[in-house]
Amino acid sequence: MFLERDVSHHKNGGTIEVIAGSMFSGKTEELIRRLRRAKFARQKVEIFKPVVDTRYSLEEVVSHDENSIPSTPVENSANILLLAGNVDVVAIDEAQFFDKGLVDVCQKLADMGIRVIVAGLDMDFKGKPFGPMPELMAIANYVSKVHAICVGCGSVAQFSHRLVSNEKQVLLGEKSEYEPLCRVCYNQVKNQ
Ligand SMILES: Nc1ncnc2c1ncn2[C@@H]1O[C@H](COP(=O)(O)OP(=O)(O)O)[C@@H](O)[C@H]1O
Ligand SMILES: Cc1cn([C@H]2C[C@H](O)[C@@H](COP(=O)(O)O)O2)c(=O)[nH]c1=O
Ligand SMILES: [Zn+2]
Repeated sequence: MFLERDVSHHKNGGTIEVIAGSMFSGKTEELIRRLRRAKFARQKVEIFKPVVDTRYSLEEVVSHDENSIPSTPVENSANILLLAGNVDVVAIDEAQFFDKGLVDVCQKLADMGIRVIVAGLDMDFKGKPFGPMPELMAIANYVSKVHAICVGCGSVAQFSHRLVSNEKQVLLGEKSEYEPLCRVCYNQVKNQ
């Protein structure tokens, strides 16, 4: 389990943490867990998500188990810099839907001494890197890769298999549109 920064960090130093994985892997729950702990530590927290993510709620980050935390929906990454004034922690959910400018935004926030926590899908339904996630993982201080359980065989899943016929990279959805699969089960359904 991820534990907060240790004493070796510079007291004014910002950090970038990335939580990456497939759908249903617990990214949002882990993000909410870290934010609740930051609030216990009396840290000022701001949470952002892309406006395109209208799946459960317009103004909340919501997990598949319906845990939720208030958030600000933003059109693009530049708006995060404008809105993140005087905070200790900036959190960003569904980071895969943001533009590539999110990488610079996170660097700037960390340079300002802010703890930045980013959660998102590392791969799309084709198994290809998704949006700014690969670069964010490269520049992060800490990367946590989380996993779902494969609905095919019960082992650890890292792929989000799309169950409906649609080739667009962005297609909001839930259990009727996607299922988490391990590499073996994913390759099996792809080769059918
Ligand atoms: N196949 C699965 N593997 C793991 N968790 C699942 C699965 N299907 C449903 N869940 C539920 O999804 C929750 C994780 O939801 P969430 O944090 O929103 O994930 P993510 O943000 O990664 O999509 C789990 O705690 C579990 O209750
Ligand atoms: C794989 C994949 C997913 N999406 C969408 C589907 C959901 O609305 C979100 C992921 O949400 P989660 O919190 O990680 O469960 O992304 C997509 O648009 N394209 C894809 O390839
Ligand atoms: Zn499997």
